[in-house]
Amino acid sequence: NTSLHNAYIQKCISLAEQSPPRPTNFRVGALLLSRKDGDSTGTDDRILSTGYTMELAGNTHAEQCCFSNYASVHRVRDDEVSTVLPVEAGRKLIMYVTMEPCGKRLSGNTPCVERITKTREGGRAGIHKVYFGVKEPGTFVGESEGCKMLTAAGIEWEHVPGFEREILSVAFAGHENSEDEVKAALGEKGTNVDDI
Ligand SMILES: Nc1nc(=O)c(N)c(NC[C@H](O)[C@H](O)[C@H](O)COP(=O)(O)O)[nH]1
Ligand SMILES: [Zn+2]
Repeated sequence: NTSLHNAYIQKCISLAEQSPPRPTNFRVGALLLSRKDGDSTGTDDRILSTGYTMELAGNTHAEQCCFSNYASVHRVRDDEVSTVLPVEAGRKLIMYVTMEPCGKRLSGNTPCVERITKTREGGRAGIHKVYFGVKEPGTFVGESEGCKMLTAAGIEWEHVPGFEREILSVAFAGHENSEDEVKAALGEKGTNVDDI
């Protein structure tokens, strides 16, 4: 089912390409879906929401917009999104993101890992697993903590290989000498699976 994950990562890349280029963040795309247990082809997948960096007003992240879009469709505040996410026996909530969710933000805004773990509030199953195409480069916060924090919260994660260069080129598009930053990030420890 790698082609299944590849297809969703590619969808997230096209979401990320809609993000306005800025030197102060990365252009990222995110997608939230509900998947039937054991469904390895995605035939019963239900797309719940999508988001991309700065889709919504302010300094917003892709995952943040994904949750916020879902919350507004269900007419609740962002911090109440866990109360309207579907809880269905035999199905799991899955998130796809081009980049590892942030564990820390220079702006001090709530990191996306925290938003993801909060979906488990009130004893709800919440997000079960996060698939991402590349580890967060060290540009802003150095060694990324996102994966470690997901693991600590009992949320599974998996790196979908093969799209690193494409994802990083989109992510860095608003940066000075983005070419060099992409090359540096590709060579950075942690971009390949066993380092994550
Ligand atoms: N997963 C992820 N999705 C995004 O949509 C996005 N922009 C980042 N970016 C991570 C990076 O660490 C932060 O963008 C910087 O730390 C600056 O922090 P702010 O974004 O200004 O809060 N990461
Ligand atoms: Zn984030």
